[in-house]
Amino acid sequence: MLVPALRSSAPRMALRVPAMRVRSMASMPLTSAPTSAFAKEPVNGKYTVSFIRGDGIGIEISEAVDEIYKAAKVPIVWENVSVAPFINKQGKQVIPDEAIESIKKNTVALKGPLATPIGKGHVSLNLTLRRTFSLFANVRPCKSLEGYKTPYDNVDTVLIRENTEGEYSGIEHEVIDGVVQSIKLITLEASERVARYAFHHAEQNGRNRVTAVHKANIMKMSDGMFLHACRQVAKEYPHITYDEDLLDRACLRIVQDPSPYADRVMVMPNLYGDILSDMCAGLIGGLGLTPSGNIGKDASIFEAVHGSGPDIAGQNKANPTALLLSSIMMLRHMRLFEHADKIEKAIFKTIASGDRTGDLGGKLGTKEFTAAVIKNL
Ligand SMILES: NC(=O)C1=CN([C@@H]2O[C@H](COP(=O)(O)OP(=O)(O)OC[C@H]3O[C@@H](n4cnc5c(N)ncnc54)[C@H](O)[C@@H]3O)[C@@H](O)[C@H]2O)C=CC1
Ligand SMILES: O=C(O)CCC(=O)C(=O)O
Ligand SMILES: [Mg+2]
Repeated sequence: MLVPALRSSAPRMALRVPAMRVRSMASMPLTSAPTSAFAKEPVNGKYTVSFIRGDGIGIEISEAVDEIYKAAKVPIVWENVSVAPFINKQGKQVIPDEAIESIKKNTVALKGPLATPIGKGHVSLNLTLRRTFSLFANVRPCKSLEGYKTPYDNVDTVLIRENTEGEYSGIEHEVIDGVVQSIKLITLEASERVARYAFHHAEQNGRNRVTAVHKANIMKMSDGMFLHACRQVAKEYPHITYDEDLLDRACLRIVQDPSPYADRVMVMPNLYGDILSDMCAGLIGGLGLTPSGNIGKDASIFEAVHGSGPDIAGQNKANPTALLLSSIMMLRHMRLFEHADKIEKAIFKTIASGDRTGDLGGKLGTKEFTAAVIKNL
């Protein structure tokens, strides 16, 4: 098939797109292992972790992490790095080498939210980081907080999102005036890698079911291949129940009653996980509460689910809990369990006591909430 007159990010020539020929799926090999780098050995008892403080509310919530970590005497030295993009000599948009080298060296990073211009401008730096370090699994847990009442008391979902391709591939062309094509790229390798990680995560965390969330009724080949990978990996985990659910139906079921989802891990292509994770956050009190980890084989980057909160940035209104809980996922990943438990307990105690930021109906600003957590350490 010939795609004529490609514009924008696509090369200015007609592209020959081969007729899609997928090998018999049943014969495709499955490879990669669910490993991920933990952290380098500490030097003089301290670990060095890269810290990208981010944009907008990123600055304020990163400061909260900084202060609470100092007060809790966490043995971490932050290596602050910027990922502000620039155009290199070849005219390509890149992020600074220092940031890449720092994360490569330390293997663990904490990241505040990074803003992405809408409709034009630079590509998402969040996406760039995930791709640069092959952070193939985005783990997004969402659990009701004791002491903070919402219409749902029993949310305990774990969502694992394929993190490097899918609808987030950013391959777009203007075919002719008024006709734009956006390509959802799904590979067996990435699907299988995230599927294996999902089963591994379920096994490690006492969850006895993996549910693949998809739209293979509509995207028969792409989501079909994703499901194929999940089904193949499921055979390696006979003690874990495997099932599948359509994305729209899963959304309906979760908002009607999230409690059945506490037994499982959901795994899905990129965009579905992006949307479903914000939806799950809404069940427990909003984006101020939900953490995530971008897991790779050679590095992992922990960040909140939320963005840069431009509507509240610089106003001492942001809830630092989501980034703090992301940092707690990071501490557990680094096997710093005692510090993780201590800080987590202090955060939950603070929220349960009624000392809360505005997003949870409280009166405290970011700084005052941070001070309250420190008091509860
Ligand atoms: N991983 C990342 O760095 C992400 C970056 N983004 C980027 O962030 C920018 C803003 O995106 P939005 O759609 O506005 O989403 P957003 O997540 O920044 O904000 C959505 C709503 O939630 C509120 N909110 C978010 N975090 C909060 C917190 N910690 N405490 C209290 N309220 C909080 C905001 O005030 C806003 O009303 C965009 O450029 C987007 O591309 C969005 C999501 C993730
Ligand atoms: O990269 C972005 O700007 C948005 C990313 C996002 O929404 C997410 O990772 O949940
Ligand atoms: Mg999102």
